[in-house]
Amino acid sequence: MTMDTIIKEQTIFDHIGNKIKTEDREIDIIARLAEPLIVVLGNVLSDEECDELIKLSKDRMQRSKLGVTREVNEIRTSDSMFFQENESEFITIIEKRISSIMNIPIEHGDGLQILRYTPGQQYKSHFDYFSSTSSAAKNNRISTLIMYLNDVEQGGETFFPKLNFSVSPKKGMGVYFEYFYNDPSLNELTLHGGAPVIAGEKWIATQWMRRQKLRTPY
Ligand SMILES: O=C(O)CCC(=O)C(=O)O
Ligand SMILES: [Fe+2]
Repeated sequence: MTMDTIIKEQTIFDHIGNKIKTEDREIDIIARLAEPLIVVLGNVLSDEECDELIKLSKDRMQRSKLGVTREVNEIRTSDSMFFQENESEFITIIEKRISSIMNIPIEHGDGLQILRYTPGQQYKSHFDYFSSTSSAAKNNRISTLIMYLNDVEQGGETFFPKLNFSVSPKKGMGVYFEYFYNDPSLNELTLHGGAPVIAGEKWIATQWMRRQKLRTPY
């Protein structure tokens, strides 16, 4: 091996080619950035599934609270709610699909979160993993899948400021990224946020995965 040999770090996401075949759906791999791995996905959810997720969460939305202290904070101005794990057959179907895409058992997941942004609302740049000083870092997050539940008239991109990269929301599509690298500088490149919505509403579902299980299997 020469000094300038570049060895890519192992990734959690192991899908090759342009499709992910899950038990009940074929997901399209539309674009990927290699390191840190960011994958843009199409056909993650059907229009009907997007509508159903919005409908089920609509009456349960609360002003978003952040992190372990659950404080209302200006960093994230959206409204949000969590589904209980295995809350319904419908949620279980979605969770199984997410687990296949993310290549992690669903027991490692925080409950599926729904976020709603109205014009002016945003989620400023942040990391999805907890800082090493936080007690939650003992079983830290390692990967994220964001799914877009509607088309946003204007604004609301998911942006990665250190990579000069952004993804525009499109109903049924998603963006996956992971931050389980040995090299901390790679994890730090996954800094990201939700740009302010300019017109219309933005609805997303986010799944975060942890290094270890958080719950017992169904
Ligand atoms: O709204 C977005 O596009 C980003 C959401 C996000 O960063 C998260 O849910 O962790
Ligand atoms: Fe995030």
